[in-house]
This record gives sequence, C-alpha cells and structure tokens, in this order.
Amino acid sequence: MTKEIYENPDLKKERQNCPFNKEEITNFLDGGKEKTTERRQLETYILSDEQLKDAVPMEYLSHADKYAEELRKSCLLMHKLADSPAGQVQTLRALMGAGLGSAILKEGNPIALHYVMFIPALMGQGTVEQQAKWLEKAYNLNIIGTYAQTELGHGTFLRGLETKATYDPVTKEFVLESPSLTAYKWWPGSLGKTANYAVVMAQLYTKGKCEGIHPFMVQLRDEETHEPLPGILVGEIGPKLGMNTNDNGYLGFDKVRIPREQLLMKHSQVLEDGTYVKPTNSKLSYGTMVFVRVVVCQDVTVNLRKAVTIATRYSCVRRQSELKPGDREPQVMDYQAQQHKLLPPLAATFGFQLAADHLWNLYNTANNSMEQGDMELLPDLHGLSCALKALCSSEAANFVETCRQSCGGHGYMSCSNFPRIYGQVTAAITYEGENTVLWLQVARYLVKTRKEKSGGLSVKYLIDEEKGPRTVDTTPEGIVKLYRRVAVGLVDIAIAELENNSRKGYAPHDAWNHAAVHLIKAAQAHARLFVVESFVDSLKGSRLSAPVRAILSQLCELFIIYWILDRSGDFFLCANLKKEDLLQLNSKYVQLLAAIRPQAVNIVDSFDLRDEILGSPLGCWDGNVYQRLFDEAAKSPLNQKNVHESFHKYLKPLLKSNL
Ligand SMILES: CCCCCCCC/C=C\CCCCCCC/C=C/C(=O)SCCNC(=O)CCNC(=O)[C@H](O)C(C)(C)COP(=O)(O)OP(=O)(O)OC[C@H]1O[C@@H](n2cnc3c(N)ncnc32)[C@H](O)[C@@H]1OP(=O)(O)O
Ligand SMILES: Cc1cc2nc3c(=O)[nH]c(=O)nc-3n(C[C@H](O)[C@H](O)[C@H](O)COP(=O)(O)OP(=O)(O)OC[C@H]3O[C@@H](n4cnc5c(N)ncnc54)[C@H](O)[C@@H]3O)c2cc1C
Repeated sequence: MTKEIYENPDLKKERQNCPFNKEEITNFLDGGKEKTTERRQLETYILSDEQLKDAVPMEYLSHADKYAEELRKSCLLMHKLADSPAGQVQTLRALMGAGLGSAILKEGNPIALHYVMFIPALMGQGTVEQQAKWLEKAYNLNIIGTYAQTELGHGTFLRGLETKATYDPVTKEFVLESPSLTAYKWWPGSLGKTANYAVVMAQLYTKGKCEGIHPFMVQLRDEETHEPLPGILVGEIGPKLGMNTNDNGYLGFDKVRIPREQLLMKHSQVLEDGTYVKPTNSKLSYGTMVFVRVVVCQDVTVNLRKAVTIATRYSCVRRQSELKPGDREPQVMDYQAQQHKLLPPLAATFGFQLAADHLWNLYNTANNSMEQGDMELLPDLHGLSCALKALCSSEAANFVETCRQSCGGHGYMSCSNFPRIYGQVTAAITYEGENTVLWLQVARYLVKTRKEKSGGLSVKYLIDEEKGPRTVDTTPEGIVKLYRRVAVGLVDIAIAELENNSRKGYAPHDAWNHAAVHLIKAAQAHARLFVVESFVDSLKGSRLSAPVRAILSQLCELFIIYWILDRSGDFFLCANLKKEDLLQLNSKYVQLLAAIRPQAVNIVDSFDLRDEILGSPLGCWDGNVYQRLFDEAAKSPLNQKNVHESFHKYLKPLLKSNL
C-alpha cells in the first residue's frame, strides 16, 4: 500500500496547470541536464546518510558542542566524498557553499577555508615545485589550511598590515613576527581550532627594505598532536552574528623561523642571497581574494534563492485578514504589497546568477591569459569582481531580510532558517573586501577609464558613448540603454565633483574623499548595468522553449523596472526620464506583478531545492507549515518537563515574597 503524501491544498492548487516545464528551468540554472542529474545523485547520496543528520537542532548546543558536531559531520562528509558520484570541483562547490553543504553544516563548515582559500592560494601563488610539495597533501587532507591575512588592526588597508617576515641570508630562513597586539591575525576562518597550516600574508623585509605583503606557507600545529608549534599563538575569536562553526581565529608569531622556500614564489622571489625579484604586477599577490569575490556572487545568490523559496511557499499557505469583505481570508501572496516584497527578489536570483556566470567566464579567460604572462584583463576582472561581489551581497542581504519580514512572526523563529541565511549573506558584505571599499575601487577604475579613454570590455561604454536621439524606450533593450546613460551620467557627476574639489584647493586624496558619495553611486550604477545587461542578453542568447522564455522574460522585465522605480532620481537626472515615463513604468510593473503571481510557486519549485537544504518548516515542499512549526517547538529543552527546575529556584520564592 503506498502512503499518501500530504500536500497543502493551496500549494497543490498553485502547482496545477503550470504553463512551463519546471525541469527546463532547473536544467537552465544547473547549466545543463547532466549537471542536474549529477547534483541530484550527489544530494541523494549525502542526504540519505543517517550519521549526517542532527540529533538535536544546533541552536540548543553550546558554542563548543556546535563546533565539535559540525566538525564531526564535516570529516564524515570528506570520507564520503572520496567515493562520491560527482566530479570533484562541482562536489566541493556544493559542499562548501550555501547549497547541499548547508543542509548538513548549518552553522558553517570548519574546513571550508581549506577549499575556498588555502588551496586556491597555493594554486595561484605557489610555483610548480611548491604545488608539487603541498597540493597533493592538501587535496588528500593530510594537512588542513587557511588564509591568514586580516589583522586585529587592519583588514581593508593591506599596505598597513604589520606581520613581518624578515629574510635571514645566513640561515636562509624568514623570521615571522607580530610586533604588536594589532599585528595579530584576526578573523581567518578555520584558524581557531581546525587548521594546522596557513598561507600567511606578511610584509616581506629583505636587505633592510620592505617589499610589501607576500604569501608564506606556515605550519601552525604539530601534525600528530595538533599542539601549536613553538612561537605560534593561536585561538578562536568567539561567537559571531552567524557562521559560528567556521572557527574564525587569531594568530601571533614570536620569531617563528620558516625556510626561504616557504615564500610562495610564483610571482615574486627572494633569492638565497636575499635579492628580491619583483612580480610583473604588484597586485598579483591579491589573486586569491579575486577568486573568492567571484565565487561569493554565486554563493549569495543560492542563499537568496533559499530565502525566496521559503517566503513564497509560506505566503501561499498563509491566509490572513480580509481582502473582500466577508470572503475567506486570502493567501497573503494575493496582496499586491506581498508580491512587491517577494517577486523582485525572485527575479533578482536569475539576474544575479546570469551576471555571476559571466563573471566566472571572465575569471577563467583572464586567468588563462595571466598564466601566459598577459595581464591585460586584470583591471577589468578586478573592477567587475569588486562590483558584482558588492552588489550581489548587499542586495541579497536586503532581500533576505525582506523575505523574513514577509513571513510575519514565524519568520523571526530560528527554525525558519532566515537568521542563518541572513547571517551568511550579510557576512559577505564585510568579508573579502568591505563593500564600501570595493565600491571605491570600482569608482577608481571608472573615473580612470572615462578620463583616459581606455579600459576593458566591461567599461567600454564609458569610452564609446552611444550617440543618437535621447528618447525613452521602455523595451528591455531600451531600458538597458537607460541604465547605461545613468552609469555614464553618474560617473560624469563624480568626475565633476572631483574637479570641483580640486578647484577648491583640495589635494587629490582629499578631493577623492570629498567625492565619495558620488563615486559610490557611480560604481553602483555600473554594477547594476552589468546585471541588467547580463540578464537581457543571456535570455536573448539562450535556447529556451517559448513558455520558459515567456516567464523568464517577465521576470527580467519586472526586475529591470523595479530598480528604475527604486532609484528614479538617477534616471530623471541622467536618462531624460519624464514623469509620464515613470508612470508608464509603474503601471507596467504592477501588471507584471499580477502576471507573475500565479506562477510564483512553480518558479521557486523549479529551483529544485530539497527540504533539507531549505531547512525551514515555513518553506517545505508539502506546505505543512503549522504541524512542522509545532514539531520544532517540541524540540525545545524547555518543553521536556512541565515545570522547569528554575521555577523552584527563582520564581516560586519571588511569588511568595510579597514584595
Ligand atoms: C577548489 C574548490 C573551490 C571551492 C569553491 C567553494 C565555493 C563556496 C563559496 C563560498 C563560500 C563562502 C565561504 C566564506 C569564506 C569567507 C572567507 C573570507 C575571507 C577574507 O575575508 S580574506 C581577507 C580579504 N581582505 C580583503 O579583501 C581586503 C580588502 N582590501 C583590498 O583588497 C585592497 O587593499 C584594496 C583593494 C582596498 C586597496 O589596495 P591598495 O591600497 O594596495 O591599492 P590601491 O592603492 O587602492 O590601488 C592600487 C592599484 O591596484 C589595483 N588593485 C587593487 N586590488 C587589486 C586586485 N585584487 N587585483 C588587481 N588590481 C588590484 C587598483 O585597481 C589600483 O590600480 P590603478 O593604480 O588604479 O591602476
Ligand atoms: C565572517 C568573516 C569571515 C572572515 N574570514 C576571513 C579570512 O578567512 N581570512 C582573513 O584574512 N580575513 C577574514 N575576514 C576579515 C575580512 O576580510 C575583513 O573584516 C574585511 O576585509 C574588512 O576589514 P576590516 O574588518 O578591517 O574593516 P575596516 O576596514 O576597519 O572597516 C570599518 C569601516 O571603515 C570603512 N573604511 C575602511 N577603509 C575605508 C576607505 N578607504 N574608504 C572609505 N571607508 C573605509 C569601511 O567601509 C567600514 O565601514 C573575515 C571577516 C568576516 C566578517
């Protein structure tokens, strides 16, 4: 006898008569049918393992127990990975990021940094010989590493890092020192308790001269006992807003000697006599950060997909208030206000992914040419990776919070999974380059391009400005032109501000600081243009069935109009937008909300996120929200007895005290 599967009647209705093939969207997002099959196989393989399930929700464990539990699962996962059904890189991505991995390692993977930064640093910064020495050990997990750059006193300003690595030509060693408290490394993930090696960024001194920051391979702990090696002062920094089992740590050096060969020497070298050999580009040692900025764009997008799926399903199950007097309470999704909260982030998940895919392609192309010694694409890669990392993380964090609010009180429960998702996405605003700082890097590139009439592909529009009539065309292609005009216009306003500041007598750095508001706005407009252009162009260039193309085109239109309405001032200022145009866009926007609304559940279903990955009673496929919330409450330790012992200790005496 087959067991009948419960499905909330409202969700069942939402799923009836879907006009498009959900599987086609799933394949489109996965990058092909085979990729979907591989992903599903991997998910089934991992999620069917009982040992990877939690006995109690993580929230109820102590800080130390959470770490131990996540480490247990992380190590088990690595054992399973050895004979996993999918390809290595795809598997690692799934396990380290916001997808499958988050279903198992809810508070953060203690060995994530090993794969996300340590191995990439070895690959990007190590010579062939150095890779031969350490990469295999790293891949086999004989050693576990992290990336130790940020210090207590400096994260952003890399030239201000204090950790010193002084070359001693007599012993052919570097001596690592932390000259002050603020020189302690502070923040690296996995550093607190897990890693026994690190790529450490330190100021390189040789022949009495500082040559700037360089990467060094340093052993931190004994490979057998895991005790810190002499001169290594290491520990964990304590609880954070989220990602609490990533064991972010601190690290100090008291005259630690390492062989010369442990300077990662792919780009610059120190010869035995202490002679320094410069890299072809001084920023090549920043390459590991560029890689992570690129992958973070994809990761925050997966997190946003999770949040939107939870909020959308819940909003179709939840009934509240009265729409028509006397009628049954409507699904909250039927309120236009709710659609305005949820459909833009839903659409954004597609825009961000398509833009992140473009960036990933640029990363690979640029990396290949840099391997051949050609640095031409580096400025564009740096500009675009900063722009997209900053835009995707900040927008996703705002959208995740909107999704949480859209679920009312239940969205505030830990078990809704919104706090964790938010904790992860908002961290990406800060790590790998604080967003404001990255916006200013982007602005620097835009201003330079505009003034010098030279720059890479992503900023070509600042050089070859479009001529022709400046009418407002509200087709998607016409809207892209509006975004372009805004980006050019805001760059020009920022340049005018810089020139104005110079005329006032400001020195260049002061002129820059006093133009920061305009510079940041220009950088954001540039990033938005890139996402909008990627969204429109990718749909044009892809082979999709008519029904899938129709729904994705509606989402695209909704999204690109949403951003205009959100920042209409910029469009009035720079794109010749008139009141009538705005009103027309407004009515188009609300029409699109109504047109997309009936397919909202089908679209989030096509993300194909398993319940374990969503991790929320509000977002489960079956929509059995209330029963699941009750089941979660039953897990609270406070519900294990009717009367808690603290009643007798504290409350009863108070009740009896006649205050
Ligand atoms: C193999 C398996 C793969 C598995 C994948 C798994 C996928 C899972 C995905 C996600 C999981 C999430 C896990 C989370 C992990 C979080 C880990 C976090 C780590 C960190 O945070 S590490 C520390 C990061 N720190 C920073 O980012 C510091 C920020 N600061 C800087 O980058 C720089 O100091 C600066 C850019 C702010 C400025 O530098 P500087 O003062 O030296 O330079 P300027 O004078 O301003 O500019 C000079 C010149 O250089 C150019 N420049 C600057 N940076 C770069 C660069 N990176 N590349 C190229 N060029 C650069 C700049 O444009 C200037 O050029 P011009 O002179 O104008 O020509
Ligand atoms: C969850 C998490 C994980 C991390 N993992 C790692 C890791 O694995 N390895 C590692 O090395 N580091 C790691 N970090 C550190 C991270 O990279 C830094 O925190 C980040 O680069 C920001 O630097 P900061 O903390 O020094 O901020 P600060 O630079 O001190 O920023 C403080 C404020 O000053 C502003 N500001 C700073 N400079 C400028 C400027 N030039 N112009 C205008 N405004 C400015 C910023 O915008 C911000 O508002 C992690 C951080 C977090 C939160």
